[in-house]
Amino acid sequence: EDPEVTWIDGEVVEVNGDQIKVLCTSGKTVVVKASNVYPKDAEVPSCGVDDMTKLAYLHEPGVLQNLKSRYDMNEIYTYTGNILIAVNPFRRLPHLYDSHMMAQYKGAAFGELSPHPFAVADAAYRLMINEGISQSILVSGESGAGKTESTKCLMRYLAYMGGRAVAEGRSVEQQVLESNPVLEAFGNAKTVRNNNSSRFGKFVEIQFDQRGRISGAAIRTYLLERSRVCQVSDPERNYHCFYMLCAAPPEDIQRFKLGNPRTFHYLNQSNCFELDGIDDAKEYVATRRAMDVVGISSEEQDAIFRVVAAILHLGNVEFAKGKEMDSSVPKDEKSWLHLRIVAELLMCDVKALEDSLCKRVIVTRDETITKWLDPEAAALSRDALAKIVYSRLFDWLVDKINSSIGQDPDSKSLIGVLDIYGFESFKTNSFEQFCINLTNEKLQQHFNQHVFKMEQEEYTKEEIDWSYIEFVDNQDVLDLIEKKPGGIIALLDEACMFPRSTHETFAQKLYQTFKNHKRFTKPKLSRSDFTICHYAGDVTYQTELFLDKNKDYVVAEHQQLLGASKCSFVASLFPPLAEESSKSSKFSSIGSRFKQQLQALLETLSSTEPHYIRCVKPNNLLKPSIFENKSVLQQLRCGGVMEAIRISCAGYPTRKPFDEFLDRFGILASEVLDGSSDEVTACKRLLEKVGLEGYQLSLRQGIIGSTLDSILVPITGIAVCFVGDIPFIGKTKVFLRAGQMADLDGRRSEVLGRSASIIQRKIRSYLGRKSFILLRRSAIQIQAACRGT
Ligand SMILES: Nc1ncnc2c1ncn2[C@@H]1O[C@H](COP(=O)(O)OP(=O)(O)OP(=O)(O)O)[C@@H](O)[C@H]1O
Repeated sequence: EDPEVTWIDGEVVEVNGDQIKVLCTSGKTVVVKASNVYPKDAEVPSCGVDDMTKLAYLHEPGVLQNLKSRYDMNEIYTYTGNILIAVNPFRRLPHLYDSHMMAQYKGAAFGELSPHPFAVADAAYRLMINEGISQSILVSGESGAGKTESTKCLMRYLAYMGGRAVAEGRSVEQQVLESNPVLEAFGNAKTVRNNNSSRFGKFVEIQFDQRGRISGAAIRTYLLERSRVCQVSDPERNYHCFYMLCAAPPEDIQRFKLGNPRTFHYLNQSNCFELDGIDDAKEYVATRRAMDVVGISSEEQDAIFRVVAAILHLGNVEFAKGKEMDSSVPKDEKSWLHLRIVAELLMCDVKALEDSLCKRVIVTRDETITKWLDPEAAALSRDALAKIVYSRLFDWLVDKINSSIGQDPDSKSLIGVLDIYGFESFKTNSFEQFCINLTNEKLQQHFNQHVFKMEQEEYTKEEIDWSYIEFVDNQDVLDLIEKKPGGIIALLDEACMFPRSTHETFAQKLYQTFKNHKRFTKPKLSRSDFTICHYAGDVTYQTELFLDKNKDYVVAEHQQLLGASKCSFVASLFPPLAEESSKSSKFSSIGSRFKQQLQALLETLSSTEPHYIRCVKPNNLLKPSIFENKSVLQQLRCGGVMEAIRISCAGYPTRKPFDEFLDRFGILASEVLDGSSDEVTACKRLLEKVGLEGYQLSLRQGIIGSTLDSILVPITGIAVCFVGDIPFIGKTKVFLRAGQMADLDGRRSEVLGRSASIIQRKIRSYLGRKSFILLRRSAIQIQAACRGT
């Protein structure tokens, strides 16, 4: 530990509270306090800087310290170039989001005002209007980091910019905003990471007319977590809508034969029923009101809640052994009662419902065989029915919102906002984490390509060669997962199609196929787990439920039962299958469908100009004022912020406009800077003097063949230069390699130190002389006075 270290240039290898271990570029490892990482005289104010690319020291400790000092002062937003980093305050900061703030950001140049989601939305809106290019804003971060809150803030700003006064009826922007509470009621739940966690991904596409007014919108959702409907673990909750419905006004409670949430199996597996500060009865009313706004009629609302109630009752149907071998029947009178209520609510036949839960019909070429399910299988069948009904209900809501908001076929420009789950790595990781991490790999590739392109643009603007910057591509992980044929998803689909496959045979196949793949490993002592080396770290997946979770078919009995419901709403959730898709050869899997959805999303994103918001969760206690370095750093790495910085560091991370550069370092070469030469010449002389020769290179002059540490040969023969540790002089700025700023600062401090001691010496001798003269004068006066007496 070295408390004296005031700056470090290197990579953080370990974080322990406020202590960080850094592997310095010199190869030395030091342990320091995070707050000790700045040079004492660097131009970093104690309140941090609002854009991290302005940091003199663009490395992990610097970034971390900067975010922390800002967070301590409730400055929760910070830029890294044009990426906005949002650190969750876990406390309401209403002044940040009021209409006065919106008015301030309207039309302000990006970077002029404090970092803010409004600034990102405004930049996107203006680019769309002025350049006619569609835009996207990608919001990411781990669960509870603040993605949904940031997304809502963006939406409000876009509604403010693109809204229009409507004399009567509902405006498109109002409908877009009100779709949030509806989707949250059915797609959000309390988890250990977030009390209001979205259990689905969302891409909202807002369409604008030629005058920049919102003219339509479309919402696409991804991968709703189905298993939560019938399985909740303490202290989490099921989807909010179940608890709201149990707190509905008495007439609804009676109609749906509901009661205390503690009496329902799908809710009482966890002991958490209430949420702090949330009144479910009020939420029920608010959700119904939001449903009115998005155009869901009151008959439809009744039907929706009837289905929600039916799911709760379905969960209370238990099974016991029947008379036949391995058969099952509803366990007791209570189970029968719930079964009858389900049939009544779903308006289907009780006997058909019982059969669909307890029997399977197998059709072979010659005959039709009815097979009983044992009580355990019947309970699984019941849960499968609950899950499919709920997921169809959720899809219906999304479709309904889309059709009632309406699309604008003439719209040429749109702004898409993506609110999607961040990288996940837990103790046990199943198929959901696998899909989520695939999403993040894809988005990471998109992000890298974009950041890389932006860097290139900055260099091109300054007429500097950039071709030596390498960047890590994750195409190999994507191939491992989604290549067709041969990738993990393709092998999983194959396994799902063979009746005799198990998760173990599937895992064996993976081990065999990828034994030499550098991104794939088989953990020691494991028979069915596998590890993928993702861009954000290694994740070990447990394959036990992969096959089940990947299968995407509706049990034929369930389809028949509900397709024949007398309630047109329920029947519409189960439309008759198209001829070809009912054939068993047409296999559909969640993994492949999700892969296609992602492909379509990436295609949309590629046709837009992206903007990024990286949300960061400062602590896992969900409390204000606590900033846990280790976890924040991990999130910055996973969110690609460190990668963006790395890409930047691979080139010339420190950029100083000529005048600033000369002001700061002129002292190192005062004898060669006479003030008569122009800034470029002065910078060049300064660099030559300190032994870091800088060359002005022009791309337009045509540089051929340039790789790291190679000689560049411009066609014109004007400049021959060594790329390596040489700084570049651009058109307006000096570009320094990683560490060179620190080197120059060190020399500057030395010169300042030397100058200081010279000044001190001179002052001391001046003061000494002065006091000697004074003393002598006093002595003479005393002597004269003495003589006079
Ligand atoms: N800007 C903010 N101001 C105040 N509180 C916030 C802000 N952002 C987030 N929060 C708080 O953090 C909680 C979690 O945020 P949010 O639901 O947006 O996270 P998320 O990233 O969308 O999580 P998930 O992936 O689980 O849905 C919010 O319910 C809110 O209490």
